[in-house]
Amino acid sequence: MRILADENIPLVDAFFGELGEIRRMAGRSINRAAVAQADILLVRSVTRVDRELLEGSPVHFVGTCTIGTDHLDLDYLDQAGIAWSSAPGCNARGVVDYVLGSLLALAEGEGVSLADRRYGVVGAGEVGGRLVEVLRGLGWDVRVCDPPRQAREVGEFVELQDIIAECDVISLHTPLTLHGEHSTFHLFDEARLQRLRPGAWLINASRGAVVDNAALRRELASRADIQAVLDVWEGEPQVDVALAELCWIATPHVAGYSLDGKLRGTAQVYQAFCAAQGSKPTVELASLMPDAPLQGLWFDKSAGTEQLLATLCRAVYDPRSDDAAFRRSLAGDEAERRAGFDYLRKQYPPRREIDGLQVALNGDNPALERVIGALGATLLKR
Ligand SMILES: NC(=O)c1ccc[n+]([C@@H]2O[C@H](COP(=O)([O-])OP(=O)(O)OC[C@H]3O[C@@H](n4cnc5c(N)ncnc54)[C@H](O)[C@@H]3O)[C@@H](O)[C@H]2O)c1
Ligand SMILES: O=C(O)[C@H](O)[C@H](O)COP(=O)(O)O
Repeated sequence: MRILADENIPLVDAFFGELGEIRRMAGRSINRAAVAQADILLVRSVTRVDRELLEGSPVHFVGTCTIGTDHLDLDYLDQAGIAWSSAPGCNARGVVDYVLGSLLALAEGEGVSLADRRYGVVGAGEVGGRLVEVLRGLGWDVRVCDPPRQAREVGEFVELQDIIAECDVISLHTPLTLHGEHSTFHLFDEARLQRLRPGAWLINASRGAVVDNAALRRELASRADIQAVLDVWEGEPQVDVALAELCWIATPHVAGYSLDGKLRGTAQVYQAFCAAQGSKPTVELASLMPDAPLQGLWFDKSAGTEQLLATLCRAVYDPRSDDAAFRRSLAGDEAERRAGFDYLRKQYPPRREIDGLQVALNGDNPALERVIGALGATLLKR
């Protein structure tokens, strides 16, 4: 079998090596000539996979080692009888860690307490659902808007207009969809952006076009009280530089770039491929994960909860370093900026996930234990 893979997918050899010959390419360069020589296509989010790319090729399985599927024309794949898989939830924890790090940075900069803010999570699937769990675990006030779930489940959902009217922090975690009753293209358009509460923070780590970028730029330029955190951009790898400069945190689509998340992504696609073939998986992710435990941390029981929260989150990840690198990359011309966007993602340093931390407390303190539990870290008893 001939396997064509985006060069930024880790562990392709380990999982797919026994199945055939592997050819790697930059995801943005994958073209008709390349897929004409492939049976299996493994991509990330930067490769548009549709009829134009695949028609007439021998490709019979497409795997995207990502959560998002908006770069795949799923109708075409289904209609053409091409099996496909994504990697649901693989890097959801990385995005949660990104949001936590961004909140900490905003709170520090604005001099506010995170516990005093009201949170609105828009889209409560793999990412948003985990985020809601963590934020509520911390004891914070969280509202959830997810009309598709609301239509099929009993639960405490609120309307988008209420999120906008009532929440101080809004975090977006919907897929990018262009059609249908719940389409999310420009879900946050000019009218909705103009209704953000005084002092509101808007975080988008879903897909760029869920927010009207030009409208957000205008809003940020005209209102000093609102703040934005953007990991995703309309038209990536092209970025609206003026918008990026107005953001509190701006990053090149790396929110979900935890090492664990990337490795899980490849493993999930491998398992889906085996299932599609009717074969038994022979490679296990556990045998390929780094076996060193994440660092252990020790706290005195008199520590403050916000201090503990910040120290634990930042021990693993602080998005301000990605923000700084991204801002430096924006200094060049258009071609340099596009190259910089891809370079920062390609060279991304290994980053683990907060729930892998082990934390020891010197004595009992239920409030601190609650923070450790909410983050999913392991509390080591003395
Ligand atoms: N920045 C990153 O690195 C990164 C990493 C992972 C995922 N993502 C993106 O994050 C988003 C969420 O991923 P996920 O795995 O949680 O997806 P998911 O499909 O598990 O969940 C999405 C949720 O959004 C809800 N939804 C759909 N339309 C909605 C609407 N109009 N309003 C409110 N809710 C709506 C769905 O019902 C679902 O519950 C996707 O766009 C994905 O591509 C980004
Ligand atoms: O959809 C996802 O899983 C994320 O957006 C993921 O981080 C995208 O990574 P990329 O494919 O752009 O490398």
